[in-house]
Amino acid sequence: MSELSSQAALDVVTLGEAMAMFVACETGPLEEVTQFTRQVAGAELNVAIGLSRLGLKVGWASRVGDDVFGRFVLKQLEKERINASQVTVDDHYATGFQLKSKEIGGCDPRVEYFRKNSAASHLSVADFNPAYFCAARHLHLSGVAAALSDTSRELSKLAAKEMRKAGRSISFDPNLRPVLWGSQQTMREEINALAFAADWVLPGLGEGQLLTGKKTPEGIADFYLTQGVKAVIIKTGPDGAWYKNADGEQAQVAACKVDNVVDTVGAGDGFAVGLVSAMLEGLTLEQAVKRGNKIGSLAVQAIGDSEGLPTRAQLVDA
Ligand SMILES: O=C(O)C(=O)C[C@H](O)[C@H](O)CO
Repeated sequence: MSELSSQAALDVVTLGEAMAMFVACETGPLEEVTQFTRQVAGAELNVAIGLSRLGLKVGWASRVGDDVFGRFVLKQLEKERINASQVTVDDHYATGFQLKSKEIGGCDPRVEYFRKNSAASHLSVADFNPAYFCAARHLHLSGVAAALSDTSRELSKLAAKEMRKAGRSISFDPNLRPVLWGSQQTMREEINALAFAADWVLPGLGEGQLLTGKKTPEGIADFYLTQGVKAVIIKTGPDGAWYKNADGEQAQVAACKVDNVVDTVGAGDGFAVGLVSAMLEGLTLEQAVKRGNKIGSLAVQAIGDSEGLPTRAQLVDA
């Protein structure tokens, strides 16, 4: 089989950085914690894992180091049945890692990154294989890959441009990581440029306010819709999500009630999994937002950034 035909079955491609993540087993300052469990982290990879668990065929493009963390990430890809043919093992730079605190009562965990100059931060347009990407139905991007480095951002831009030219749909989650950007103004300009190239933009309310300077969900949505985006879905935390599309249809979709939030990280990635999977199945935007809320609510009930993401059977039963 040619390379193109062997890739033609992919539903979704995404790209970004994966890190080994050490999650504290006890509460308290990270410098005092003695026991950690190792998991995998990375916003775009979390989305790839969630979509794959729902039965979609997913490819994830990246670079990992030729080291234990890189081999750990590759094993996770295999376990999650994610196509890794566009993952380069880089023998110059290391795989990044992070530590995450354990919190109780639904507070956001503290995270410390060790990812500067990581293998993934050396992603560049040289990692773009047009046959691989454009054979997929959909591209999912997040602002994390854009924050890693100028060259990784160029790759995101090129992927968006080429997928658009090929008539594929694109989702974009701004996923702001201010600590990875040189300045807030650059972050705003670069993230908005990527958002304008997408069909479905999925900011959190605070992110949307920062990126657009608008206060209300409608103001934020209009900022992107006037640039040709087809739908803007704004995550409003415990209230769920609010959406507006290019036809002017808009609604608030209530959140799913969660009694015990154990780890808030990964909720947005879970939301993206629900939204993107449902849209690709041809469900309505309202149904897609409902599924986004559902999977976001499952994500926060498990420790780890992707551990709570359901299989298709678990989603039906949830
Ligand atoms: O990708 C990152 O920047 C991370 O912090 C890893 C996490 O898995 C991710 O943020 C969750 O969205």
